[in-house]
Amino acid sequence: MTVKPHLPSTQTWLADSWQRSIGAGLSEFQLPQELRLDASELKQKHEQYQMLIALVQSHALPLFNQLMAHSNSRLLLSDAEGYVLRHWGVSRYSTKLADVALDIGVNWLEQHKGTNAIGTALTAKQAVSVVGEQHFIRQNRFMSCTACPIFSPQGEMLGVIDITSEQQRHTQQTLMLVSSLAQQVETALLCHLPDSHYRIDLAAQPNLLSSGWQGIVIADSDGRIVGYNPMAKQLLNQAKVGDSVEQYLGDNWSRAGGFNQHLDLHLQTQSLNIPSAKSRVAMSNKSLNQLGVRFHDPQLERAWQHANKVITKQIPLLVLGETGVGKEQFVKKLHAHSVRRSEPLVAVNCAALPAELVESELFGYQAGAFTGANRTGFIGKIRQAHGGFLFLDEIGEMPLAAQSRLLRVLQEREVVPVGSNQSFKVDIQIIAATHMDLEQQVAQGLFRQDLFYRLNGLQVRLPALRERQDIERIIHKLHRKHRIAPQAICPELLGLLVQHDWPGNLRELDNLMQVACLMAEGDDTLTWQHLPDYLAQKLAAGPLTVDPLNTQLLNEKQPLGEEAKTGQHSASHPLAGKVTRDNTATLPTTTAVQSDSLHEAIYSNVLQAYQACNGNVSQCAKRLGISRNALYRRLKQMGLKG
Ligand SMILES: Nc1ncnc2c1ncn2[C@@H]1O[C@H](COP(=O)(O)OP(=O)(O)OP(=O)(O)O)[C@@H](O)[C@H]1O
Repeated sequence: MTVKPHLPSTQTWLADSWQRSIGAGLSEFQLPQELRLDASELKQKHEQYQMLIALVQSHALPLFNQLMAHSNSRLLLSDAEGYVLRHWGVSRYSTKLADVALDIGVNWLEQHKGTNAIGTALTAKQAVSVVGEQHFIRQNRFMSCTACPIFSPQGEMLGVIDITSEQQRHTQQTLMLVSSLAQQVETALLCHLPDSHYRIDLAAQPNLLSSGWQGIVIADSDGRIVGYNPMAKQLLNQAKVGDSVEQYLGDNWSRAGGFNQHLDLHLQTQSLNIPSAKSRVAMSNKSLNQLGVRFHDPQLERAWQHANKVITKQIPLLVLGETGVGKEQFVKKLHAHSVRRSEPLVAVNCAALPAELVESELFGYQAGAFTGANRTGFIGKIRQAHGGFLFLDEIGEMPLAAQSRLLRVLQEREVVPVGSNQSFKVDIQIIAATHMDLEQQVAQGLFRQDLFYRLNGLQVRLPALRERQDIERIIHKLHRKHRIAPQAICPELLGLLVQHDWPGNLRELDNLMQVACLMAEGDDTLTWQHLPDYLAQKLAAGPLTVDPLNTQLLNEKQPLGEEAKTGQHSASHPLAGKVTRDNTATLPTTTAVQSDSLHEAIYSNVLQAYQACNGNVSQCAKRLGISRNALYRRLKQMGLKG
């Protein structure tokens, strides 16, 4: 007999969380299977979060010990994926927590553990207390937990800090305490920003200056703002990273203490040069990278380091790489870690813009500039990006007419909206990306040479997945992301996945893992049997086995059907001829597809999906399992898009 859980009715967030727990297929009367990191995965996590753990230990643990040392409580830290990284406090209580697996390396996301403070705070992105009976799983109801997310200065959620106590009602005070612990850690992270030299505390009352609730601005040695907390943002109103502190606080801001009459604020400035500015900056660069961005491939790391050097200097950056290597994600990270992070990142998909709209989208237009124009006019993407980043994705697809006008913007840093003769100055960092060979496009007269040189301030190429030294690590990472319960990957399968050529790169691997993990639900090991047929066939047989549906597997630079004629991917398949009969016997039969039928099958599949989705490109791309960009290219080749 199924017993219907009694949904808590008083608090919406709690009722929502219980609903999610039920939706995840959990039962309140059954301890769920735990998702636990193995020793090497845990070691990697500890390395990655070394700095966060150290800052919790130095900035949150002392206050916790002071206030909670004699209670049956523990302080826990989890990462943003819900894995417990460390815990501190009474050890007797730790044994009891281990019984319900509130233990290092165990995942406490709601989907695995039902309503609980760590998982619910991560989902709600806010501080929550889950007291006794409010836990979804009955066995967890002996404890009361309060958790608060920790955000990086770039606004990324890094993890959750949590106090868990036995048989103790957590009150509003506990919630305040945990929020304050998270705030202490966030302030420490702020002080570790690269180039930080001064810390300026701001408050309306002098006694608030050291309250933990003051505004904090971090500045470099030239007095430029490198970061601030939300309270400082509120107090200084328009302040931006990169602005000079003097602009807001006058020329006396670097004195140890003072009062700004204009803003009615008390100030306290201190120098952050401990132990030595140079080594600290080097340390903080490294450590902050470890928190948010860390690459385990030398080529990618080099691209990251080089890109970061030009990103502050208004030198245009050109990001190259095959489809699905993560160019867009890379640009998002660059923005999030740049001095322009509090300004917009405006992305323009040049492949998706109809030729006749490119100019008005980019440059904007005046009211009534053309038939169908919005009555109020449009500011345009370039001016929207003022102060921040303009990301021109798929730049190789931009029509020639728009290329000329873009060139003018890049040269003069001015925009003239369509139908207007007024020009507007813009301050933008331009980043363009493409999977195409732009030099070849230039040689063929499809891309303006002068624009190419303008965009090509610095070129970075992101490696294809098959070239990456960390491919095995990525396979494990994506398996961890999608697996539903603890599960290993069969070593033979892992070996084959590592050697596969991955023409769709990270996107293809991510999609594959998602599907394979669903197929493998309930199994201890991910094996061949869980792979979609097209991949199992490719891995087993190599040559000329392409699933027509998986159009992204085709070489994007060739017209449809070309690679089937040349056998380009498969001829170089590392596994060709290496698979034994025993292996192939367990696999679906291989279908060698002739180029003509392949050609037709692709056309027909794309067309069918496009029609079924009523021409909705996003839905259709999702249905086909390919990117929107890849679909746009296909539709263009098929004459279905301009
Ligand atoms: N660092 C990463 N780790 C895991 N998966 C990633 C990573 N970066 C990207 N991906 C996966 O790859 C997909 C494609 O990423 P992204 O859109 O950045 O690639 P792209 O190179 O811009 O592709 P395209 O050229 O087709 O526009 C993402 O949606 C995600 O599933």
